[in-house]
Amino acid sequence: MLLPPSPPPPLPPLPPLPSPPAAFRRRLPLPSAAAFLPPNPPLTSSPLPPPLRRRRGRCRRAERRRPRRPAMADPSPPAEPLHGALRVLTAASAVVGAVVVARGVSNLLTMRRWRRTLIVVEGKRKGLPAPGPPPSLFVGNTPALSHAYYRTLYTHVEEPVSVFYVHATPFVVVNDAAAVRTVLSGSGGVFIKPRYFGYRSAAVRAAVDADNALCSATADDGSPVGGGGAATRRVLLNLLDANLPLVCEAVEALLASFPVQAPATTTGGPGTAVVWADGAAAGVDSQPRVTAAVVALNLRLLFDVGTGFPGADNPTAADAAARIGVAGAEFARRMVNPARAVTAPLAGLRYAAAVVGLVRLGRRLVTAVDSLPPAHWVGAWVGAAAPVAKLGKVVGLLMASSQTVPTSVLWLLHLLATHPAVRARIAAEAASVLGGVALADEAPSADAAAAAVAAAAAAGGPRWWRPDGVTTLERLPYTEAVVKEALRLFPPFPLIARVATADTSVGGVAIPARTPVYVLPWLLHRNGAHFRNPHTFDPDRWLPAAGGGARVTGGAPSEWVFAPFGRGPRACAGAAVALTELKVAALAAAVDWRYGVGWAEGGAPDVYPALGVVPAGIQVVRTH
Ligand code: HEM
Repeated sequence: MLLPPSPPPPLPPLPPLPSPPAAFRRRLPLPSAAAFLPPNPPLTSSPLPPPLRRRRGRCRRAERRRPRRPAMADPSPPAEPLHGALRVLTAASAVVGAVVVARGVSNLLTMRRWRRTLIVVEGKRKGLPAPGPPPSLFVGNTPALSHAYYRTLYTHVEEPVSVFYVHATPFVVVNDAAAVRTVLSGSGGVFIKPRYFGYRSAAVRAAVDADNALCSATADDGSPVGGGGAATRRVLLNLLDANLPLVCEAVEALLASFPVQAPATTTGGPGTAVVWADGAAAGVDSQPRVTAAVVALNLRLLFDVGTGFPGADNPTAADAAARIGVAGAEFARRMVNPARAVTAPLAGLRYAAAVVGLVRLGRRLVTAVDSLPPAHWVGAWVGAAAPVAKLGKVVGLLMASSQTVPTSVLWLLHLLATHPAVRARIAAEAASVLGGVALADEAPSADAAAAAVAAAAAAGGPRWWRPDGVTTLERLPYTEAVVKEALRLFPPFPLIARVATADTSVGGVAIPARTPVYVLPWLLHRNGAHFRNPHTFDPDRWLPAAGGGARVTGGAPSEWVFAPFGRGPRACAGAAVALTELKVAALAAAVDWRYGVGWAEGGAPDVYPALGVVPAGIQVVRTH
């Protein structure tokens, strides 16, 4: 058995230390303090400094503990510049800290004020704040919105009106037919485009102000109409009619310009969606190439400037495309996180450089617009505005036309790549309407469609598929349905902004004057209450109903919930241009499909797209 160890015996006491010798114990005489001190300066008549207040508590004790400094000339070396810099840094960080705290407190108070005014005024939740995720005290919902924009917004997709907070500013999202109609129809001037919409430049603000006067434009039947009214739209259709060969040429050149590469692996057979074995080997992101091509086309079509397709070889177009990409992306990010102006200085510099370049190009375009014939659509759209507003309108036109169409072209190619049956139906429709080949079945097999295309090409030559006018394009309902469905699933315009000019209410929520209100096409189109199977690509939903009636709403209860181009008096002025370009792209790709569309590693599309619905990392190649 183990016994506990016994305690050790106590140590014997140490012997006492010998006392020091007497010489050490004697006190040495100290020299007087006067020997170290400089002589006192003569007394002057200046008043004595006020007596110091006695410090209390810890400070006093600390002072008592601190050894007294000998009263002598200051022996410390002269202050180094580093000490000065440190002091400046400390002061600066104190100022920044104070500003941040003050800003936070002011945000908090502003947000509380908004939450008390943006309240439900009808129904069961009457008197409560409008639905929305709880905002955090200092930054609202900014972090969630800037990191997962659509995912965050989707959490309240079923609410007619929901409120998020970008810092302390409400981000009111309207998401049902009646509420969208109230906001986008303008409601007699109650909702207008905000002046800050666009780049915060005087030019864009002046352009927005000038265009808000157009809000009263109505069509022949009295309904509000976008793009400056029905007359302006007719001028645009004439322009498109005259330039349709140019659009076809540009699209063909773009498709032929994709690099030739055999895909590593494909899903669904050759020529369909490509899954790259190695993202790096697959080539480069196709977005810049397509943007440059569309910019080149639009510069020619709208401003009669530049030559050379597909744009990547056109330095003006390639440069403008790069700037539009940078400026557009940063602008959208700042809409949901204005603090980026401070927190992302490098992005801010790139943004500023891009805007400067675009303004320079805008000045050249204003000169070009001035020399266009008076009946030209762009002349009519830009109008006789003041020079500063003219610049804003021209840059706005360039941005609006050149950011959206490329994104849609890429999504369209992606959808065609992943839906071979849809491609076959477009090709068959083209062979029948444009090539004059009789078809037994309107939804033929891929082989039957290929045979029809071959027959049309044998009779009409390589350009047999080119439509001879915009009215011919209207005779292609299936192609139009595919384009509409692509725009429903992937609307490239991220948010349509309005601001209330007076106190009002929308969707049962009180909206005080100056509240910013947004319609988000992606959210509107992905709402299950608006479209059946909202995440499914189903062009048939846009086809005339079996009984012969037109299906203009895609099965939705109202046309106001399909708004890729917005709706009402300020809807997209160039919707006809966009639809023409997209239909031509769909036709050209489908009648002679030889493309692989893949994604850079990690870039495959998610249900919730990136801000701007940009297909990040998409890569298009010609497979032979
Ligand atoms: C797929 C392509 C396009 C889409 C999805 C699109 C979408 C939109 C949207 C949603 C708006 C805002 C409407 C609003 O605030 O209510 C808009 C405005 C505008 N778009 Fe487009 N757009 C496209 C292409 C184009 C093209 C090709 C042009 C020019 C030829 C153009 C010119 C404009 C202009 C000038 C405005 C401002 C209208 C105004 O302020 O009254 N857009 N676009």
